Amino acid sequence: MSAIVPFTSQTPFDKVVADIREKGWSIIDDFFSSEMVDALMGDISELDNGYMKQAGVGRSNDHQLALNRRRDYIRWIDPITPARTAFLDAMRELRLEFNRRLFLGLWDYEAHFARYEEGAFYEKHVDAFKGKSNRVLSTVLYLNEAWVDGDGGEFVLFDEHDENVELGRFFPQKGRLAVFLSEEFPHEVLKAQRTRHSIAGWFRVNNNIQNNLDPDQ
Ligand SMILES: O=C(O)CCC(=O)C(=O)O
Ligand SMILES: [Fe+2]
Repeated sequence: MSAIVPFTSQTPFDKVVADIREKGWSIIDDFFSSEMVDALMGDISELDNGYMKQAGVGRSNDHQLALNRRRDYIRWIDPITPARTAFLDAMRELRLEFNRRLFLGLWDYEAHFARYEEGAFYEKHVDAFKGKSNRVLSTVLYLNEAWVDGDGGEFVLFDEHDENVELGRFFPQKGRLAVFLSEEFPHEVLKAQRTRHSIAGWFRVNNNIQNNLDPDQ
């Protein structure tokens, strides 16, 4: 089987880098090849909820199930299928591009599939607290065919200086990529009215304290 090619000749690296430099967030359609996005959708469709876990809030020892705050099922991504391998390779290339052009010093990338069943949501939050996390840049790749008004599940991004000001509301449309600074931008997922699939991920720096590598997840 030949490997899945993640990018196309049109992949707008310049745009995502310029957006992050100029405003700290970016929403781009068709960043990846549709071959890879379709294959990722195939992968997540085959995962049943019993094989995923209910997502929680907080990391490691203060990790809690918080069903009043979020209701998605997640599965961390390892390079165990052609699609997942292509995706992680692509995010490595994107990471190196950010490092080369914005000197972000990003060290690695972690990502999980997420499934929001009908009625699921994720209330307003930031992905990282200043000085408390090694997450620098958040990414979300959406995988849903033909999302329309009334399907709910919009991704809502808020102003970094005023969390009551909406910057935009976006359908979780197949092939759409959101990228934003993890500490700066509050965001939420409105209640989905149908099953909603995505891949959420984080580029991280290495906060290596006393030779202990930051635990992942
Ligand atoms: O799926 C989305 O639109 C955002 C998900 C999110 O905010 C997260 O997993 O931290
Ligand atoms: Fe988030």
